[in-house]
Amino acid sequence: MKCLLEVENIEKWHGLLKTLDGISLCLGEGEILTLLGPSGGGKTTLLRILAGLEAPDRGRVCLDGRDLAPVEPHRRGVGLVFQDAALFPHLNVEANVAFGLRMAGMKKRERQHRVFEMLELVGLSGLEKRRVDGLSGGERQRVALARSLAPSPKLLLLDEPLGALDRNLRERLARDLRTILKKQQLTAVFVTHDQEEAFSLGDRIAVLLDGRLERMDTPEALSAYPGSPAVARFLGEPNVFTLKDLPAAFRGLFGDSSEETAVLIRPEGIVLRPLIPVDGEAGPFPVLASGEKDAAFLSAHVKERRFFGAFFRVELDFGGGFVLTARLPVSMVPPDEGARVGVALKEGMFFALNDVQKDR
Ligand SMILES: Nc1ncnc2c1ncn2[C@@H]1O[C@H](COP(=O)(O)OP(=O)(O)OP(=O)(O)O)[C@@H](O)[C@H]1O
Repeated sequence: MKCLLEVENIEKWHGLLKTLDGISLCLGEGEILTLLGPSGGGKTTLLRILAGLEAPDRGRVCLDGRDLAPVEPHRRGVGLVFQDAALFPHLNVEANVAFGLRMAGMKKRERQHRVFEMLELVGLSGLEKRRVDGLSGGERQRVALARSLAPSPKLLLLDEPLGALDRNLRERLARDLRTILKKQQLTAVFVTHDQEEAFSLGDRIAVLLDGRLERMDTPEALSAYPGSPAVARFLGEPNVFTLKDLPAAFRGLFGDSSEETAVLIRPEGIVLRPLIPVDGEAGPFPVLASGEKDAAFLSAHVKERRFFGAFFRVELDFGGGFVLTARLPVSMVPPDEGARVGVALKEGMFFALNDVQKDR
């Protein structure tokens, strides 16, 4: 793939803190990358470096084959959208959107045409003369987006642009945003700490943890295989263990992996089965549905059971300090807390984690 945006081995220090550590990535034309990571992971710093608002201590950023280091921020062909729309409060919608075009010396008639086109694109036709301080949060972000898109940037950078909006509006704007970016075939980097947003918006997702690019892949690939234990935990996987911490019956499922191998068990891959007495003792029910591993059939206590509306979350205590978190569909009402149950794992829902080759 030809890189429109190429980031090569970026390092950034803030005092004694290494904020970015060897970041390299390549974005193809028209690709949307979401930068996902916890607070303090370095997302904003990387975006600011791409925009030219901060200089890296090492490494370089190229756009369309050109090293951006000597290029001033406003000449980079890069558009920016921030969390607070940062509109000019004394100007109306039209003048806000036209701002960059006027600076670039575009003629009035052409400018007006472009502003109308952009407002139509973001769904704000008819609001040209409105004062921006009378707009809702969502409308303000649409104006900010139109303003950034108007000068036809090669690259659009968005830093948590939906962060200040309520959940419903946020989801709708995220969907619209993807449609708009795709319509314009724009290359974009979108910073968020919201997983759903990152997965629904990005063609690829880059996970930034402690200044390192831990993983970069498509949403589907990242979800199917998080790669490292750190990424799996960040994505909210509750059952990440070292093989030696598992009960022997589970350990056998991972073949001859080393004791130190990190493993993941999907909460939705855990099945509860009734226990029936065998020879006067409580033993596992012997018949399993196809696709369930009998080698991993153990019994556990229901330690905690919580209903979340769309599913049950059940903590299963196997003794010896080993606890698994299961996620059960509402159709499978789990036993009460304190009850003893049989536990099986579905095929394909547990695997070893390794640091995968980072796909850049
Ligand atoms: N100008 C600065 N001076 C000192 N430290 C800084 C500066 N800018 C960033 N940092 C530090 O660098 C680290 C990464 O910050 P950054 O804002 O890039 O993270 P982030 O992933 O965007 O976080 P958030 O989601 O909270 O915005 C943090 O520890 C932050 O305190």
